Amino acid sequence: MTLEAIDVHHGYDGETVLEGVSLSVPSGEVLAIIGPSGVGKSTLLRLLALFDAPDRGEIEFGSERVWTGSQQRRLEFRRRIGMVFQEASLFDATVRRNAEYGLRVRQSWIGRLRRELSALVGMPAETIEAMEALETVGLQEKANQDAASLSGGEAQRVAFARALAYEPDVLLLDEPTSDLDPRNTAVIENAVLEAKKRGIGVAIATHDMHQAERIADRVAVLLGDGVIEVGDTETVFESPADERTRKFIDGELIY
Ligand SMILES: Nc1ncnc2c1ncn2[C@@H]1O[C@H](COP(=O)(O)OP(=O)(O)OP(=O)(O)O)[C@@H](O)[C@H]1O
Repeated sequence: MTLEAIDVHHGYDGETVLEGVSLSVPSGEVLAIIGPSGVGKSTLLRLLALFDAPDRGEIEFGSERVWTGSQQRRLEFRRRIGMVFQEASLFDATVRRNAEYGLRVRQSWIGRLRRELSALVGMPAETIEAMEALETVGLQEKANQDAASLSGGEAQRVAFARALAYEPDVLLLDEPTSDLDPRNTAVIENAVLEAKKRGIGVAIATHDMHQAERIADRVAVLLGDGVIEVGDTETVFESPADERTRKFIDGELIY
């Protein structure tokens, strides 16, 4: 199921941020969104997450227009999209409760399997799923701790686990490793690749070019003024079509 922005324009208080941006997040693929600070990466993710309607252009999910359909349909779409913000927002409960938050009852075979398993081990299916997701980010031992007592980086990992536990069709990540040390950055990167393997489409905004090179199948470069280059990772990094992309990647572009 592909999530897509088509010729999207968006801005705030009369100031244009995105000008004619088109890109897609197909299933089982990692798309990195890079570009200088303030160019609109978070804005684009918020539009893809269906939090805001674009001023102009379309957001489509599975080739269906999202904003011309019913509100009910939009809610259904939104439930299939997981988003992790730059600032992890956890609520005042245990780590496990945070990871469980929002888990839906699924009718898929895997959901049934989990429910059967949960009956066997005497644990709710949600708990099993939340624990699995916490394990993926290396925090299963902190499951019963208060979320408020976590470090910034741990909170970021719990927010990621929460989005993953939910098994969305699409995962949108806004700089999910900005507060993490190299070891935990690798944990999240591996979790992203695991999500991709499960067929989830992932879009990740990042300031870390090496991260984009390590995990992305495709890269979208936003440079403002409607400039966007989208291509497979190697092409964008090795022989970009736009001279400004090359300058940005080489650190020559001064903003
Ligand atoms: N809710 C808002 N109201 C007004 N202006 C906003 C709002 N959100 C973002 N902006 C402005 O839009 C521009 C793009 O912001 P955005 O956060 O999308 O950029 P970004 O590329 O994600 O930046 P960074 O890399 O620093 O996180 C910025 O100039 C920002 O100040």
